[in-house]
Amino acid sequence: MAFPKKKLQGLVAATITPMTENGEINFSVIGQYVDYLVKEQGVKNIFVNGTTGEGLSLSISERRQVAEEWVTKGKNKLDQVIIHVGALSLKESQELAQHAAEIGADGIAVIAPFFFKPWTKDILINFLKEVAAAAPALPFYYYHIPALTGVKIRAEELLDGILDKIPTFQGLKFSDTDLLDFGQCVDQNRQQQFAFLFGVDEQLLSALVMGATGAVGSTYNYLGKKTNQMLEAFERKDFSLALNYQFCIQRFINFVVKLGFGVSQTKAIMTLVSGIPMGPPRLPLQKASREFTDSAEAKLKSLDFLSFTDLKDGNLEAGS
Ligand SMILES: CC(=O)N[C@H](C=O)[C@@H](O)[C@H](O)[C@H](O)CO
Ligand SMILES: CC(=O)C(=O)O
Repeated sequence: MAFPKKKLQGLVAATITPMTENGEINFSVIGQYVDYLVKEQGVKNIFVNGTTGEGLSLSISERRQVAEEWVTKGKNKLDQVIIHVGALSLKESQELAQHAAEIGADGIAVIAPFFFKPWTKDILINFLKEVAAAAPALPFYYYHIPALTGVKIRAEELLDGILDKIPTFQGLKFSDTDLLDFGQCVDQNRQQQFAFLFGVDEQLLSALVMGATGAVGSTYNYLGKKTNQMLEAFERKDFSLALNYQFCIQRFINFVVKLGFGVSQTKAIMTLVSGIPMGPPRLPLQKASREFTDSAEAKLKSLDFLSFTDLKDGNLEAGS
């Protein structure tokens, strides 16, 4: 087993799970969705069955089918397909990890169990290790999202010595705003080839400065192209242009956050921007309101996010 396999880099879209109006998974649009991400957004990596994909609201059988469909439709089109296999039941998590390996996924990610919670780093590591061991040939990513799991063990602490316990550990998906913790993850692991994937889209530029090697997020489904321009500007060391892009993205996210922004709203926005029906979310989430969608649409238009093809750099300077 050669690690690292191929390093996960750049933008990773946290995929939505498309559903029909009856609440069943709408597998029929996944092929189209892959093409949209690659061709319209320039995004070639995906993170399946995570927060945005309502992974924890799907049955195990649905999670297997969704994972399989993305891997199948992404073949020869996507660079990497990472499957989130976290679950409250270690057994289920292991089953999903093994399944991800069988279908040829490129990696697995796991959140901390959040009902019975691990209270120490060692307990969390032991849980993650058991899952990782079920897919010994797959790169393993820890998905740190303390606001949703309630598990606040610092990522920096978790990473300390992690390869001794989890030899397949390949990176961190960091969905938190604590840039001290994130920066120390990078700083203390410079000798490793880990991927440091940031998960707060509106703050990505700050994380790039701290050493993020990529980003996983919901907005890359429809703001991937814009965010890629920010990454390119950063790469060229044109920081003022990169900041313009980040501010432009922030104007949109700030606007929707004030209206109430979550997975339901992401589904509505993606339907609007891509034209691919994402359907309603599953309970306990509630469908986004018509008022939300109308306001989001007006904002997207005013920021010129709805017509990527004739996007002009000059628009970035325009206020909101
Ligand atoms: C909690 C959550 O869903 N976070 C997403 C991924 O980590 C982000 O992509 C956010 O949706 C985004 O940063 C907007 O706040
Ligand atoms: C945003 C993200 O990474 C997720 O949906 O899991």
